[in-house]
Amino acid sequence: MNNINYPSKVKIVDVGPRDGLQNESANIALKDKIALVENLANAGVSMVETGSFVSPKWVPQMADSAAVFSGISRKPGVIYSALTPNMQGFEAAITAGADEVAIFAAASESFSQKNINCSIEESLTRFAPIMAAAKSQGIRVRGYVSCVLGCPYEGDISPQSVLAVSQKLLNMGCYEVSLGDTIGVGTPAKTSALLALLLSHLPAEKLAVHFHDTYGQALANILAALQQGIAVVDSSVAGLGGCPYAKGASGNVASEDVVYMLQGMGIETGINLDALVDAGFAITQALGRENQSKVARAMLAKRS
Ligand SMILES: CC(C)(COP(=O)([O-])OP(=O)([O-])OC[C@H]1O[C@@H](n2cnc3c(N)ncnc32)[C@H](O)[C@@H]1OP(=O)([O-])[O-])[C@@H](O)C(=O)NCCC(=O)NCCSC(=O)C[C@@](C)(O)CC(=O)[O-]
Repeated sequence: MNNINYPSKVKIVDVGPRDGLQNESANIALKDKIALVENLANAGVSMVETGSFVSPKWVPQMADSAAVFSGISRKPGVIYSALTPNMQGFEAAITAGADEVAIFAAASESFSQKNINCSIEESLTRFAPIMAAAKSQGIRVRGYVSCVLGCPYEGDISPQSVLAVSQKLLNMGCYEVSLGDTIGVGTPAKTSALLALLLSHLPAEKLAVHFHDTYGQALANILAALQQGIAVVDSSVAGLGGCPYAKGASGNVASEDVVYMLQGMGIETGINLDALVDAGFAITQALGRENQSKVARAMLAKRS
């Protein structure tokens, strides 16, 4: 692949059970949520974002996250993580058995208000006790920054604001910051420009990318990120999802599509693509949804 140094291994964080399912309005049976998490782990996904401990009034679909955590059979070595917006969420997540938590901030003031009902600065203040409690309990904390390439309310977002929030999250003790293109408006050129700025201040090992595929740019953006040494990619099996506070945002990039691309580039993920396709098939059947992964659709068509 010319002279570009791609990472030899990429870690996939499957956020389907959380980011994927949080936007579904219909009731999803607990057993289907549990099966999704277990199927992903059995397919070789080493980190599964299993649920979130947020206000059930804000995101009703995640209200049974504790039951999901207690219902799953755990696979050794797999990290089952949870999203937590405040101490109440952190305590509930740890009680439920989350291995890791994620705090989530935004690079857009308007999105922060709509998503978590406070300013960016207030959200960081709210996260401080989580960081302290996590440290004392030996729990790793991941950070998210939403709207890194555009905001549904403000449009363009300055890369400097993304840098500022990312630096603050890392300085607070997050081991990694996942950069969310919440509404999927980014292009490879914008992705490369953002990463060039971030990487002039932060090591690639501290960054992950999290693309939604609303405009069909996600795989191209991931390639651009790999070219800059990013080796952690968030994705959602079957391309499930959307964000309740980002109207029109489609799902995350499909995990199957990412794994297929990485396999084709000789990059290791530890994931069995056939088993991943099975996991996506099972949840889309349960939801009565079309599978958003082109790779899954092609492989399923070939099988039949
Ligand atoms: C942050 C709050 C709670 C503030 O919401 P608030 O209304 O300002 O909070 P509050 O402290 O005033 O509490 C209001 C009520 O919520 C309860 N409450 C308070 N906290 C919790 C909790 N942790 N768990 C359960 N219940 C909770 C609390 O007990 C109270 O209950 P009441 O007295 O009215 O019965 C709310 O705005 C919220 O839950 N927001 C979450 C929104 C969310 O989950 N969004 C989707 C995830 S972000 C995302 O998808 C983007 C990402 C990460 O994927 C990356 C990307 O793509 O960009």
